[in-house]
Amino acid sequence: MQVVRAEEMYEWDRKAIEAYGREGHILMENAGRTIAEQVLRDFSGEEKFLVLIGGGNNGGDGFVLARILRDKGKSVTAIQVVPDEKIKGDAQYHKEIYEQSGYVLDSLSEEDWDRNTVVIDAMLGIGVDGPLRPPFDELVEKVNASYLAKVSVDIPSGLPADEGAEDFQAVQADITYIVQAPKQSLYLDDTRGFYGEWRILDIGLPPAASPETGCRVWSEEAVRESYPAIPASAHKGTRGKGLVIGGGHMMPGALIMAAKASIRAGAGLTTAATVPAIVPSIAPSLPELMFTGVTETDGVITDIDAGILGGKDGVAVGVGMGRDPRSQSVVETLLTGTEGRLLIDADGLYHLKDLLSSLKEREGETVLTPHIGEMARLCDKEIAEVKRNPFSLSKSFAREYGVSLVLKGPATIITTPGGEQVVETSGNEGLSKGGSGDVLTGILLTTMMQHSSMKEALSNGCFLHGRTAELVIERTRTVYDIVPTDLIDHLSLTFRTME
Ligand SMILES: NC(=O)C1=CN([C@@H]2O[C@H](COP(=O)(O)OP(=O)(O)OC[C@H]3O[C@@H](n4cnc5c(N)ncnc54)[C@H](OP(=O)(O)O)[C@@H]3O)[C@@H](O)[C@H]2O)[C@@H](O)CC1
Ligand SMILES: Nc1ncnc2c1ncn2[C@@H]1O[C@H](COP(=O)(O)OP(=O)(O)O)[C@@H](O)[C@H]1O
Ligand SMILES: [K+]
Repeated sequence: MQVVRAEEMYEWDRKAIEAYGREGHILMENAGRTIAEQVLRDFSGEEKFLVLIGGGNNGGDGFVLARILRDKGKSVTAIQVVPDEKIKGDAQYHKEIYEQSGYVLDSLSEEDWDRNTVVIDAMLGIGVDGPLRPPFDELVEKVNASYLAKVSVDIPSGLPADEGAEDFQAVQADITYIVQAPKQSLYLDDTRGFYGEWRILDIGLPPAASPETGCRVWSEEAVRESYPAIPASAHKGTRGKGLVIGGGHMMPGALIMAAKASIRAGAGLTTAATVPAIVPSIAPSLPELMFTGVTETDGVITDIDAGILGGKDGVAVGVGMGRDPRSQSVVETLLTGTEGRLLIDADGLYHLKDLLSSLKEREGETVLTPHIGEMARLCDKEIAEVKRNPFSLSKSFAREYGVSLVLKGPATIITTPGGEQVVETSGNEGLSKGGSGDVLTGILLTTMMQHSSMKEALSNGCFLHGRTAELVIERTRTVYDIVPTDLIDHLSLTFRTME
């Protein structure tokens, strides 16, 4: 499924009409009918419906919905919130059908905000532009202040479809019935909450007319199709020889988690490059792990011998490495001394900030896995700006430096060096604990060694991580007590679903 911006949604609509012979009013009928059927499934009791209808096509969907709910014998109050002259085109067409069906438009009164009422917000859709003007500003405020159940058609009124919105006032929906395809704002930290629960409803726009948005949502089906099976003839040398570099004397745990996650995710041979002092504390609990030395001073990794990179299929650097400036040379050696797949995370990203020109010159494939804060630092932006524009900032950064980017968060955005994007949404708030990122790094080290397509490697690795968090919560832990090592111990829960 593709993620769309408003302009792309309009293009899909336009093409469906102009090149595929669909009439606009039929598309609107389909949208309103599909949503009405879902409303009737979600609210199957004695509820009354208060439908608020705006002047654009979102309001047009509202006329269809109000008619169908009335046809089904439901108690409906339908309010056109704008003057008659604002209703045009397909919306006017459906307004006329509504009226010819013998149904009336009501005027809003205080009694309409009765307890047993569901507000259906069909005021503004993806055409919203700028701060809300009357009467929408007051109506949105009134809807939000009421205790009634609120459902929005396509998008909560007032919320922009695209990333980048700074100040907006929007309906806080309990459920949003998204028309055809998810909009960018469904995946942004500051806007996703307005959607409430959401469902994407196929209103029958021809798939062949869909624009190529270059951004898709990763699905379980995509994982099943692209996750490589282990051939019966496999041996340890064919399943990836990985190297994890990190874990100074103050943060050995990060290295342990990454290495263990890589092994459990299925790597053939995993080696850790770290300060020798911590090896005795790691080795007994992780006998599968091999070790190699580094150059160190006072428990700080100050360099690596490029010889340890020989024969490795993938290298991950940064976990628990620390920010001592003396460690920067490790990242520098990797950028210039490796040709294979290199993943840079955590403190590795901190050091990378001063090495961006070497990054640009690197020919091998590089993966960066920043969270929002690390991304802001890498591209010299405020955190708030990255939160508002994660799609476009990721795309320009990935293209400029020729890297794959995994911008982590509740919705993780994966960007290829060519600017293609994937949104991966598995996981839950239980992952907001130190160490979750280290586990992800270990998993990605393995997947990037086992997939030929880097995009699939990263998308599948993020899925493995997030889906395991979901399954652990279903089976044993809760979002309160789950810890990152639970993920490592339960990767099998997700692998089983992929068999
Ligand atoms: N494939 C598709 O695309 C399909 C789309 N469909 C549906 O159409 C919806 C998009 O419809 P749309 O383009 O008519 O936009 P929409 O948001 O209803 O109204 C915009 C109007 O509102 C106004 N207005 C704008 N900003 C404002 C503000 N700040 N404050 C106050 N008023 C403001 C402005 O009018 P003005 O007041 O300027 O005359 C503007 O013209 C989409 O979300 C989906 O539900 C389905 O039916 C079928 C398939
Ligand atoms: N609220 C959340 N919902 C879903 N996933 C989350 C949430 N919070 C964090 N995550 C995931 O957990 C991981 C956290 O990584 P990171 O911030 O680097 O953690 P750390 O460095 O502390 O180990 C990422 O994969 C991120 O997508
Ligand atoms: K709406």
